Amino acid sequence: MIDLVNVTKTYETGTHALNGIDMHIDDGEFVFLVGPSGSGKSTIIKLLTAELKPTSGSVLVNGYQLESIKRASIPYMRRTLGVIFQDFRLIENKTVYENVAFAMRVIGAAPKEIKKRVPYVLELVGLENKGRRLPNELSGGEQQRVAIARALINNPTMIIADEPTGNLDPQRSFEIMLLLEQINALGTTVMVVTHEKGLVDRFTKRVVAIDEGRVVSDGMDGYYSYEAQ
Ligand SMILES: Nc1ncnc2c1ncn2[C@@H]1O[C@H](COP(=O)(O)OP(=O)(O)OP(=O)(O)O)[C@@H](O)[C@H]1O
Repeated sequence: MIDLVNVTKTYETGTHALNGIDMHIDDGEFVFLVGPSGSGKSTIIKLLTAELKPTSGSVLVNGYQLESIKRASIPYMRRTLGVIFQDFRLIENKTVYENVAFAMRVIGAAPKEIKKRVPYVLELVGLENKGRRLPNELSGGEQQRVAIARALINNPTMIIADEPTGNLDPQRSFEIMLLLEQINALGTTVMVVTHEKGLVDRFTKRVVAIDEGRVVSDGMDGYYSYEAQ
């Protein structure tokens, strides 16, 4: 569960990136976060992952109060999140299987557990036959599926996808969104940050629109209410 209450963020340059954001996301929701360039979307993600602290206000993520979190607790908080980026961020000299398994190894999972869980998650994202490939032997859509598998491998409460389809053609983008929808149906909360109006409009989901560091609309009626601002 995410709860932002009256959150502001002013960078050292004096830029007021967030100007009083209130946003509540319950466990199990699927939410699109939209807004023009510079509206504050990346800043919100960086607050949710504890890369940045808010200037004021309260940021609660999966039970962790981030404006006052101790450094030692940050890795535990981050394990509750799976983050996916536009540029995939895969390890180029590791196979698909190893890219996903690695994320379990770094948190000290037992080899037996890894052997069981990696094939399950690769199957979930439709890559059960691609485990031995290297990332550069895959299509862009397949590479993004590896990144989704890696984000899911430690069973996070929530997936945050930052422009996950920015590098993909419309059909692949749609398939990635369907996959995120399927993952949401299995119980994981999903937040997708995107510019792609066409894609948002193909799904009937909650859309939180921000502009100039404020929430300007929040509801199920898609991108239109955001455009109308
Ligand atoms: N590290 C930083 N230092 C100073 N100002 C910053 C920094 N990062 C972002 N900003 C400013 O804060 C505001 C919000 O930026 P942010 O990156 O959150 O927007 P965004 O909605 O993610 O944009 P985009 O869609 O282009 O990625 C902008 O005015 C930006 O220039």
